Amino acid sequence: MAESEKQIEQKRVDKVVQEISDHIHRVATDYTEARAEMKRVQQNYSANTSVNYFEVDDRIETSAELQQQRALASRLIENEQILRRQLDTFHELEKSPYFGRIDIQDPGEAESERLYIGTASFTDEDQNFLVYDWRAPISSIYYNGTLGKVAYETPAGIQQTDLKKKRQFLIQNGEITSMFDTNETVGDEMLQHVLGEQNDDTMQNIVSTIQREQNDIIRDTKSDLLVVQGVAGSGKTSAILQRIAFLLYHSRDELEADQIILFSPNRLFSHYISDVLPSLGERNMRQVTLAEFVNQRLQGLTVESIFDRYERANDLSESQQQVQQFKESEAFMTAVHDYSQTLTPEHFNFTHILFNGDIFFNKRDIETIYQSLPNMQPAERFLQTKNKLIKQLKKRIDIETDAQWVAEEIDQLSDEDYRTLLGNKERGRFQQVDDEIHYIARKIITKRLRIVYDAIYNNYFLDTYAQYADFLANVDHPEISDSAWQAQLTAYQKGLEYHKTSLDDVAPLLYLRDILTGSGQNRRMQHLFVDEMQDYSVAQLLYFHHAFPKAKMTYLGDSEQALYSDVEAPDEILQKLKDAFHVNKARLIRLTKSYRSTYPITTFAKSILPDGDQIQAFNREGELPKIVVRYDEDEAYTAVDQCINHALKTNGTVAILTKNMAEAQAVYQHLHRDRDITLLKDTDRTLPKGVFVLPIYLAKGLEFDSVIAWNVSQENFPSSRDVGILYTIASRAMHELALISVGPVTKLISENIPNDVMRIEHAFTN
Ligand SMILES: Nc1ncnc2c1ncn2[C@@H]1O[C@H](COP(=O)(O)OP(=O)(O)OP(=O)(O)O)[C@@H](O)[C@H]1O
Repeated sequence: MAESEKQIEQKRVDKVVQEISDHIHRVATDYTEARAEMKRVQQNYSANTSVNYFEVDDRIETSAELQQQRALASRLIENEQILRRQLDTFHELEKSPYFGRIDIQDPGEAESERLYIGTASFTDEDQNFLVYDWRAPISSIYYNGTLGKVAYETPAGIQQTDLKKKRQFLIQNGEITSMFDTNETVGDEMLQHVLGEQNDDTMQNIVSTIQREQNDIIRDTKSDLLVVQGVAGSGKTSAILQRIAFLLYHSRDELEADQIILFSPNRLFSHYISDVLPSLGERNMRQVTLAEFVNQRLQGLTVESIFDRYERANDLSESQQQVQQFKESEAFMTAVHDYSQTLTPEHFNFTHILFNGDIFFNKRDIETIYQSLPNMQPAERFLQTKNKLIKQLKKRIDIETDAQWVAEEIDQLSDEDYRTLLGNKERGRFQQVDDEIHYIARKIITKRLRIVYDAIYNNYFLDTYAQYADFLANVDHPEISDSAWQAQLTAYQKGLEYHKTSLDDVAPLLYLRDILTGSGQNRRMQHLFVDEMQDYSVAQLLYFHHAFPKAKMTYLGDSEQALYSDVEAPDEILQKLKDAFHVNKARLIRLTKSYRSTYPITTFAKSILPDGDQIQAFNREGELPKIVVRYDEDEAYTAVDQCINHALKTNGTVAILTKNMAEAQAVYQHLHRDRDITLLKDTDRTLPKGVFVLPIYLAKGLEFDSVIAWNVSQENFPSSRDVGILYTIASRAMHELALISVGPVTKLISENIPNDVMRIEHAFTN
């Protein structure tokens, strides 16, 4: 491109940067003032809260004033936060104000218009757009359109225009480092540049190079269920994070970041993606792992983690696997639903409510209450039972006010405690002294019986675990023998004795509890995202849908990376979910191009898969993956050590990936004395720099500059069920991949991968 063109563009960049700097200056002044004002209000507030209240009138006045100050403080805090976020955004813009330019000519216009696109909008003093936000309707042309006639969606309907030019920029610290004109959606040159860079601790936003299919995912606002099936490294996670940023922009008035929830595969991942939204000027959505979600809902019970389950998968007998599959199916959740609808009162597992070890409400009486109510939905009937119990509790509180122990307790109250119990009521203003005493007595008893109230409120008078056991004992279990079914029931009950439960019982158990008690649903959540969906059972996904009934769903996954189950075809998955959720607008988007790895690594990884041909490798150069075969374990560790040395010459992060935790520990034990290496566990939240070792299930969704796969021998990867694991390991590597085998290499490699896509350091002997 002519140098003068670049100079012209650089001049514009300089001008815009200058305007942004001036603006930052102004906002910074506002920010300093906002902070000062907030400090003033806060000081005032704390001075007032330390006032000694001796006179009741003072107290009332002060509390009104305090409330006003509190409201003012929270407004000021919000204002300060907005200014803080604006400052952060403008500082980013100052370094790199935009990444794209489109020249468009609207119908009937004599001249074309030039628009620049960046991570946020920026206008000059006269409200002219110097930079358009990448999420603005007009910006979609940049991602979707090739030159010529194009259409784009606006709130007012579809608009037509003529796209005359599309230009991409790489601007760093206010300097254009490269610039290309392109007719493609977003040209490869820019992608080459960003993908060739070294891995950061956290994921980067991809707004400057979003691809057309990714853009479809990001800008979809119509689907109730959007399923994205994308090959490893195709940008699924990236796309959903930009999608969240897009939705927050698109529905700014109705949607808050905390109304979006994302299920992520592990804690390392949660941290890994945590910078993307803030880098786009948005707050993070809620993030949760399956373990965190279920543990929060089943407090007091230790739920087997998905990782524990993976670790013991090989120990399961065929009939245990059948049981597991049945419990994870839609049919099983339907059976739970049917059971809950036909359950008669005498089959409810009500339980006593105890107080100080004695029965306070007898389960027979609770059953009688339930029995006495007209037939209606279980949740409604349960709620009415609850209300009746609370009424009875109140009556009991009234009766108890005359008890001797209460009178004694009142006598022993200090003046201060007495006043605290009176609260807002004014001493001496009761009609009679007895009324005041009665009031205090009620307060004391209510406090004492709080535990009973909580038990009612939290539905503790239904033993949901026993109820679920009753369901298990009665449900039809076609294709599973009675003895196998009985064995699982015994195992469930035994687990309960130790306060433990297996993962496959969790979704049906919670579902049953929620239907019977009318609890567990969050209607505020507007969007539900599940990454690595292939690692969740249909039963779990159904439970999420039940738990967040108003949320639109976006599920992403790669059926080939199934670690915990068999591979399923994307269309089948969509159909299955569509049927299960009863949604109208369901859409499947496939991503087949892989961006993460070099061309040789993707070519190697896709050859592992039976239908890997559909994967397109991004054309980025790199070394061929290396297979190192050693027949002795010690020699294999030495080989790992050599591979690490080689990798560290050019790479910042080197991950040794193993099949399970035991192998990760063994590798760590052998290497940690002589080199700086970290063993990662499921409790870890951040990735260190340098060399680390971890089982593959903790590396889900992550990527590393260099990957060393530990022990890809036939013994360790014997069957076609291991394909998903091997593929997931290989596809974590961005720039370099080595695979170590102790003994003959798995046939998944030796029989499927052509010799010219890898380097072998030892001849195969199998
Ligand atoms: N359009 C893009 N522009 C720049 N980088 C991209 C783009 N799409 C994907 N990438 C990069 O490719 C890598 C893989 O992306 P991401 O992790 O989102 O893929 P994924 O499909 O979720 O992968 P996996 O299923 O293997 O975990 C990341 O480094 C991401 O930044």
